[in-house]
Amino acid sequence: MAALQLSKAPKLCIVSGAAGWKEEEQQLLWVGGANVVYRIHGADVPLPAWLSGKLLRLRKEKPFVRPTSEQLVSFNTHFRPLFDPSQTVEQAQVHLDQAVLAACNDQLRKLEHSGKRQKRRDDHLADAEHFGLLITDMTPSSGREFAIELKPKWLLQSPNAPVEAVRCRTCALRARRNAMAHAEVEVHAQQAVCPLSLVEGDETERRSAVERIVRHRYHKLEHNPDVADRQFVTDRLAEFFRTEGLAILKELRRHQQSLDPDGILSCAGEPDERFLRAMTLRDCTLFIKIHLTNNGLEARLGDLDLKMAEKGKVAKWRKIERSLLDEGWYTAEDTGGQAEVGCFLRRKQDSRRQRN
Ligand SMILES: O=P(O)(O)O[C@@H]1[C@@H](OP(=O)(O)O)[C@H](OP(=O)(O)O)[C@H](O)[C@H](OP(=O)(O)O)[C@H]1OP(=O)(O)O
Ligand SMILES: Nc1ncnc2c1ncn2[C@@H]1O[C@H](COP(=O)(O)OP(=O)(O)OP(=O)(O)O)[C@@H](O)[C@H]1O
Repeated sequence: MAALQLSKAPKLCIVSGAAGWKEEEQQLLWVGGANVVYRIHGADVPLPAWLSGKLLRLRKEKPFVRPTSEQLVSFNTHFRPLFDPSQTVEQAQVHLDQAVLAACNDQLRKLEHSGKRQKRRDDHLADAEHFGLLITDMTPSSGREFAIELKPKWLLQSPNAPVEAVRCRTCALRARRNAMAHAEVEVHAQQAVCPLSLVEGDETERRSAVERIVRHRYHKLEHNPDVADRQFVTDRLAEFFRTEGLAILKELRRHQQSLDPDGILSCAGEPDERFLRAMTLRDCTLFIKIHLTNNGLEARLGDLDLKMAEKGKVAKWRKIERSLLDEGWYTAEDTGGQAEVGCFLRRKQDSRRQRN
């Protein structure tokens, strides 16, 4: 992930109810569609314990972004109880001085005027917001840490897919998008890891998925990474997906299944909150931080912001599922029923056929 380096960050003043607070320097890390994420740096003094290892996430002024305290309640109600606390990006609310928001908005504006931020020109933080979220910092804290973000996506087949499917939901949608995007096919294929490989595959299957993830991650790095480090990362990640990582994915899969056992096409009206939770869990991020010298690894699920049914989302989900079915993407009609070997479903069927 690219960190925007700002030579002059505005001073940030966070007022914590209990501890009281003083001025700190902050650095813009990411401007997303819904939030802006900041790194917090101590100006002259080291950061206090409650701020160290944390990022600050501030919400934008958008009709589809909920107030911060609602976001926190939603996380605590819908997602925090599903996993061990060590497995999710923690969220804690901090009170913000209005001067903080003003300074941050000022910084965003300056960034736009400098031409460094072309996208989302009119976006700004919500002025009426009094809170921000402190979240576990999953970015590498030193040159000896290596970070990977991956989206596990659909860890089991869509409940609406036909029994004769040779592509899983994620691979079917990817195949459709690749076919639509023609020129981008190779890029998509490079990034493609079938989610089922990690959660259902044997050792060899998982290893090759891990190699693909690492290859893609290294491909995106600007510097030339050490070959030994790359080997280390691959081995450590493979071990992770054999142990704790596999446990996290299985838990995620279990919730995806129980929260939406029937699929969007079996639901006539508006889907309930359980379905929205399932869709959130099908789009969350697994942040992984690997220490290159002491074998340490920290992994947490993030982006657990409950999806909203507004903005035509439900219609979009229905439409996607319908087109995957009707246009034959699950059954690979585009390739005469022979899905590319990338999808674990296809490989599973091939080996079953060979055994019989
Ligand atoms: O439709 P999908 O499965 O590709 O997922 C979308 C994501 O695409 P990707 O993970 O890159 O394939 C997509 O990710 P990107 O923006 O492509 O990074 C969003 O997360 C989108 O959710 P929302 O509309 O922002 O709430 C995601 O949309 P939904 O989860 O709401 O369908
Ligand atoms: N806890 C974290 N540790 C490290 N990086 C993070 C963390 N949370 C978010 N990020 C980075 O910041 C980006 C944006 O964060 P977030 O998903 O909260 O914002 P968003 O506005 O919802 O993003 P989007 O543009 O996907 O809508 C993430 O994609 C990730 O790269």
